[in-house]
Amino acid sequence: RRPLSVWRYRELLPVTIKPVSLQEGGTPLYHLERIGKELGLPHLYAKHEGMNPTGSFKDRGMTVGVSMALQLGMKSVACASTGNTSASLAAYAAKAGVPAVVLLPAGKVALGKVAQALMHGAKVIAIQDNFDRALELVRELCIKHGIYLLNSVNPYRLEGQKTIAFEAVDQLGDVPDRFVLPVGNAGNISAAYKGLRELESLGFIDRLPMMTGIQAAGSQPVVQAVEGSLPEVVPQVNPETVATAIRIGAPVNAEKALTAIRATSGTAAAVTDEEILSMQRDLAQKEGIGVEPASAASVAGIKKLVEEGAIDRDERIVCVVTGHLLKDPETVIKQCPPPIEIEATERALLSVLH
Ligand SMILES: Cc1ncc(COP(=O)(O)O)c(/C=C/C(=O)C(=O)O)c1O
Repeated sequence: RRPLSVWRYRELLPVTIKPVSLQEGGTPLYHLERIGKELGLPHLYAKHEGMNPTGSFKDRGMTVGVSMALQLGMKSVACASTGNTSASLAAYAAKAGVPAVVLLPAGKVALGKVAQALMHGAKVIAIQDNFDRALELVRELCIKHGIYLLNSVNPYRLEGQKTIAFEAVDQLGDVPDRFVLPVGNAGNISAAYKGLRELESLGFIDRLPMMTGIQAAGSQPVVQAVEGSLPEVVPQVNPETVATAIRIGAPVNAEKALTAIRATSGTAAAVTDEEILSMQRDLAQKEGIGVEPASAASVAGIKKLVEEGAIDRDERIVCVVTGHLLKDPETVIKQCPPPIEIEATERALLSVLH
């Protein structure tokens, strides 16, 4: 019996060389008991992708993407990123022993993620524009200089990320009725859908979950397309949200995400920054699950859909929570609490107990 991990499913992955691996995947699937009870959903689960080696689901895509870079004889790798892709690329490039360059939107990336990219040895370039512009730029430069591009426009990233669906079905012991993900560049929802399609064509499952994409109210091009029944996603020019990981106006995987949602009678919904931060706190304080803001969007989206009467209470729902709390401490606290007098400590302590 192989342990739960990305490479448990190696026969369904394109890599033929020894993979560049940091033992990614095998993340916990938690039953949300308190939040589920509050929402009237007895079968609400969260798959904690913050428990990957660099603290986000990107590691699933990078173990395959960087392995493919070596397999294809590439000598260097690059990406644009809202942070987690760059952190993951840096770590896997270090493991592989190849140089990495990452382009970040200046001032809009959580410090933990930049620390990772820097410490793992990537060349970190901050540009005076948003993620969408950084992605355009890095695509041009990779083509011009023969550097291997590892944003989720690279299909090998999605190959690795599709394993999240394999694991969730293995862990649940059945296919969920609904699979919920936060959506930024829309790679992850597309990858999960591909994995589920593969399970179906291999005969492991006989139905597909309703693919549900959640975006921030200030950055919701996919939601607009779904709600407006548009043929394609119209890029949003100035996306804004405290959930900087999903502050993306022109998702490269937009068409794949629309297919995933429409082919499964799924849906898309937007949640406000307040709803995101409130659910981030609930997950931490009611379930002991620490995630960064964007990750909480998937569960916040379910709360909103319940309030709109769009969810059957007996649905088995898997929400992907995509990144660890430690990635973005600054949205929680700007600096350590100021010291209090020694004499006041006992009173402060007792105030917690009553
Ligand atoms: C915590 C977290 N949650 C959700 C998403 C959205 O996933 P996609 O819809 O597949 O993009 C991201 C994406 C991050 C980047 O796009 C990047 O790091 O450049 C993320 O970091």
